[in-house]
Amino acid sequence: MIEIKDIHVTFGRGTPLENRALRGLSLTIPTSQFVTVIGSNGAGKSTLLNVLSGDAQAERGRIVIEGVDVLRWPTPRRASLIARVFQDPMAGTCERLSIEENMALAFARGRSRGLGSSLGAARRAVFRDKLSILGLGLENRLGDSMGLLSGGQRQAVSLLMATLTGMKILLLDEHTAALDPRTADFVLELTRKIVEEQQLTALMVTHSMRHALDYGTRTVMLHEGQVAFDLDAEHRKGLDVPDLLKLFSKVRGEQLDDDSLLLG
Ligand SMILES: Nc1ncnc2c1ncn2[C@@H]1O[C@H](COP(=O)(O)OP(=O)(O)OP(=O)(O)O)[C@@H](O)[C@H]1O
Repeated sequence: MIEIKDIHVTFGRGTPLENRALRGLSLTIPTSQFVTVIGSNGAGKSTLLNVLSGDAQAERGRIVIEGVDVLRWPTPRRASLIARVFQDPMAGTCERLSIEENMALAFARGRSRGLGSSLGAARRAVFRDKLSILGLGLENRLGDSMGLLSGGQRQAVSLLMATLTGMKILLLDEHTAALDPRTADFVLELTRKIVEEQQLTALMVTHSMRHALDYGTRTVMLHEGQVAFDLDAEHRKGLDVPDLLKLFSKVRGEQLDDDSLLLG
């Protein structure tokens, strides 16, 4: 269970650019729930993920994971609990290292061992096994440098790497936004599979209303640093994109008739 209680994050406090990105946001996410997060630009979606991972500092509030308050834990300590995949396929991997070396680094994350001790025949077999799940033939390209892969291949490997060592929380920050629609669908289905199989607690930020409704079992909309609405499985059932757009418009106080408007 993740309990986010009355979290406040302000950037540039006391400066002309002061920005109250999160304004007393509270959200409780039961273990193994897959939540999609929507909201306009600047609503606070990435900041919510950042404050969970420790990349943004909260000045007030509590973040409790499985009963432990982790708010003052530094990012590396939280990395033993929380995995993350970013929008930019280049962000989660090192292009100059091989697929195997990248996976070895991910394997060592949150552990005290370095890269060297992570390589070896047994581990290589595990990596091959994991990569074969993707169906992209990457299990036969362990020595290829990451930079040779397409954005979609890279994002699929990033997802595998993020979930390699049993972290129980997965944060996805528009992780398919930079991919073409077909590749995005592939990575989203892979996401669904991994979340279900590993029973992860997942938060997926998306600008796509369709994806917000099609994935996970709950959709939360942020607006001006707070939860504007929160649709559980029961309330989400039967809702279509126009219904969600109506709810969205109501919160923003303006008419929206096209999913793409949300990107602007
Ligand atoms: N490191 C930072 N320094 C200063 N301001 C920031 C920083 N990170 C975010 N902000 C500001 O905080 C607000 C919330 O940003 P955030 O990135 O969380 O929004 P978002 O909902 O993810 O938006 P988008 O959909 O555009 O990515 C925005 O006004 C943004 O400009």
